[in-house]
Amino acid sequence: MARILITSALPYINGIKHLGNLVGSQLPADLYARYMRARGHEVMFICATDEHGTPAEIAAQKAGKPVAEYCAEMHAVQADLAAGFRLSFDHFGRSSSPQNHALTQHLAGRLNAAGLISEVSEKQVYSNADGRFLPDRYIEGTCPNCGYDRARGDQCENCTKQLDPTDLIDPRSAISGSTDLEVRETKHLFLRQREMRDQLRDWIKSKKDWPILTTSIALKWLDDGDGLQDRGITRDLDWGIPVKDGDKDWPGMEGKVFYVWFDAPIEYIAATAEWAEAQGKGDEAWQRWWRTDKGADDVRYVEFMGKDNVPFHTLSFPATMIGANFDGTEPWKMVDYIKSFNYLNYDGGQFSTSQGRGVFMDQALSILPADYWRWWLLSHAPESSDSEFTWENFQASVNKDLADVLGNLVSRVTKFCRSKFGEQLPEGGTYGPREEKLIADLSARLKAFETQMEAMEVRKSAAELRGFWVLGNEYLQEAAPWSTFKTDPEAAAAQVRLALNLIRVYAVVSQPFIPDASRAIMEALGCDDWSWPSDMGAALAALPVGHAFTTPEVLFAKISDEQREDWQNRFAGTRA
Ligand SMILES: Nc1ncnc2c1ncn2[C@@H]1O[C@H](COP(=O)(O)OP(=O)(O)OP(=O)(O)O)[C@@H](O)[C@H]1O
Ligand SMILES: [Zn+2]
Repeated sequence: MARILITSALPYINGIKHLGNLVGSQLPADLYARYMRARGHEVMFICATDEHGTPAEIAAQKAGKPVAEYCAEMHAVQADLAAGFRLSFDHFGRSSSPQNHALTQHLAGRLNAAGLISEVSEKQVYSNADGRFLPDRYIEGTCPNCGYDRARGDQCENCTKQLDPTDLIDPRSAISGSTDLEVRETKHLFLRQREMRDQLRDWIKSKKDWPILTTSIALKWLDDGDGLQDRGITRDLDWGIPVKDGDKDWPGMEGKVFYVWFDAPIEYIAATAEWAEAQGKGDEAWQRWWRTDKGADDVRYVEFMGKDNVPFHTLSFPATMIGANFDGTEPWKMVDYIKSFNYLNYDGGQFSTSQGRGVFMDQALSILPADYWRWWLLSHAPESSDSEFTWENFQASVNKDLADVLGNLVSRVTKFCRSKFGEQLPEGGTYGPREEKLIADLSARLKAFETQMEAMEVRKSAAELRGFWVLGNEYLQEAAPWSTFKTDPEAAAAQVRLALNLIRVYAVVSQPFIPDASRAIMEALGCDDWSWPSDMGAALAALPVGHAFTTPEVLFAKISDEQREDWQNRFAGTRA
């Protein structure tokens, strides 16, 4: 049994996530966590809301709520939707937790002791009317690159250019609209990442098995142009983790907070500490996942994220972890594998939270159960390139794979058995060459599926699983127990017995993709044996003669053209 630590990129707090966010991080992480648990491994699956930074403050302001209250509410909303999609986190934490405050301050202190923090005087825009500095999105103005007149201090949404607040032409406060602004000096802390370039490069180059998407982004940031730059880790904001040097005050940093990119990945660790507390366990419970001197040396740590998160996870967060161990007394568990994703696009454009474009998690669950979405999203995950959600493709894939292949098999077998033998596994007959061939084919397919799952090849895993289902359909088509029954009822009984057992095997193996359908199948079969079918012959005899079952309801309803058109229209515009 291995120990596997899995983290999903943290969903930002300022709104409900869209299907792109879901398939780019949390959902494939859940698939992997479920699979590894099903194979008997010890899994710790961690996610949390990312709650700091200016977008959270601005969203709270729009909602007319104090930011702490807004974040608490949105965390509950996101937790609820995660449960709706059956995301099986061991803990869904909050980056604003006391644990993350303490750990972020502690790690900053360690980095300072290592000489890896510098103090830099910066010019920042100060609003006299608002009585505060205006970082990032708190300032708007005209983009110097494209002339768009609502560019934000961190980025122009129109041309996507990254900006500094001082770049904007005709700047104004996004809070009050005031143009009574001035540039003032303010001091900030920077993480001296440049210092660590060689160490980071050696570490990344040692990861021979990482996806090209991951290493290419990392090396680009590391070496392109002037190479990796030091990064500011503090901001003049109220909401966030107060800047401290461990548990001591940091002279000159009063009233400042750590910047969101610094504290967000640390929350992976802090969320595990939140988990330990919620379980009534001590520090050793989370440390055995995160400290190689405290039991984590045999942990395999895998991170899941969309491509825009790769730089932080390959450079900044590792720099924090390596730097904090400068004297060898705090060996933190480093990531072993980073599974990154390209983007899922929506019907000819991009998903966008700020523009409300696409299908969002709450809307998706309001029209169809989680399994339908899970199946489509995973089987079309944007791995080697961006992929696109279209309603036509969604309808075709659900109807073909889920309804026609898996759903139809379950329905035909159970109904046929009920009509000819009653709702129990029939006795009589023996397996012949056709059944032996089926068992061999299933074993081979299962091996192929396992190989793809272990490699985290999400689309290929889905394709193998579908192929595994198809084998059952083909068998049933050829064996045709409904014809066999007319001449040789005993042989038909053996075929049906095999097929009912095969349905159980399908439930077990499909569970990481479609957990609700799997549970429905198991309940109908009156079975709670979820053991992995490593010995296919034995697995296909798990349900004995005489075992009772109930014929399940329709597992997957087909999506009609009318439904598809209705949804297509409903979700064509932007969300209010
Ligand atoms: N269209 C997309 N397809 C796949 N993954 C995505 C997509 N958009 C964002 N992600 C990923 O979703 C995860 C959660 O992201 P986060 O909550 O920070 O939203 P975001 O990146 O700001 O996206 P948006 O701006 O659309 O809200 C990240 O790992 C991010 O890389
Ligand atoms: Zn622009």
